[in-house]
Amino acid sequence: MTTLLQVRQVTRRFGGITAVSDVSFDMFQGEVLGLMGANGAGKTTLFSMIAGNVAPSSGQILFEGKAVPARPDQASRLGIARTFQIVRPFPGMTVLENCMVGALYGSGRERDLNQARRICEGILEEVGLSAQMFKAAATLTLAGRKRLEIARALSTHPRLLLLDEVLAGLNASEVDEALALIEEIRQRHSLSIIIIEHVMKVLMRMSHRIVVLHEGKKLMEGTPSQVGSDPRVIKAYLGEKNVRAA
Ligand SMILES: Nc1ncnc2c1ncn2[C@@H]1O[C@H](COP(=O)(O)OP(=O)(O)OP(=O)(O)O)[C@@H](O)[C@H]1O
Repeated sequence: MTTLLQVRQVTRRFGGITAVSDVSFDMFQGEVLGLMGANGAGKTTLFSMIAGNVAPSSGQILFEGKAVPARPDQASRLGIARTFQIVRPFPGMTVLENCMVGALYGSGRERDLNQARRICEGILEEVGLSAQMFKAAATLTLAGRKRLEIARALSTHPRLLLLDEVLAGLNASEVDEALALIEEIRQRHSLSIIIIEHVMKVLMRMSHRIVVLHEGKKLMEGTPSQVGSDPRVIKAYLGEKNVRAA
């Protein structure tokens, strides 16, 4: 197995708050890695550091052996793309134009508008948005906006895709469709994926391995079944109520 990402003793402080504390793990090429943890556990901050949006206060993140720069455009050129928990497309621009922004500024760095357009037409077809291509992004439903967010990330030609709660707020059939879509794009684009998802059952279903964060620290990592049966995880995260509900 080839190591794709190495997170080495990474800490991030915001003033007096330590959002992520001394977290280390490796990720392998082709893996789907779940990030699990209660609200405020540090998941999004860790994502932001891997995607170059936020610099670690200490520690190191290596992607294919290279330090990830604390600049999202440069991280994108290395081949890392993320989606955001709160989806904010440019509302006045069309769905196609929103996607083209990614193609023009991502790792592929398409300089040519027509080429960017062709790439995005293909990607929007893949994510099931070709019928809405010329509509304003503001007209999309939440499920549509989440698909556009995935399309925008894909248009940068990533090798590592960070998905931040792309399933939150979707109904059961939309979740199933989105899961099928994620698996399809993973295979077609040879992606490795890190996913944050609050619905445990879904995270368990999707992930090859799960890293559990608790109050900024790594509590454990393991296969979904190892994580799901670990007493520390049950105590810290699942709680009695959730265990019964799962
Ligand atoms: N920019 C910031 N400035 C100050 N504090 C921050 C900032 N970003 C995150 N924090 C704090 O760091 C901690 C971890 O937050 P983070 O958003 O990474 O957690 P999370 O696990 O993603 O939570 P959620 O599931 O609610 O999204 C929280 O206490 C949060 O308030």
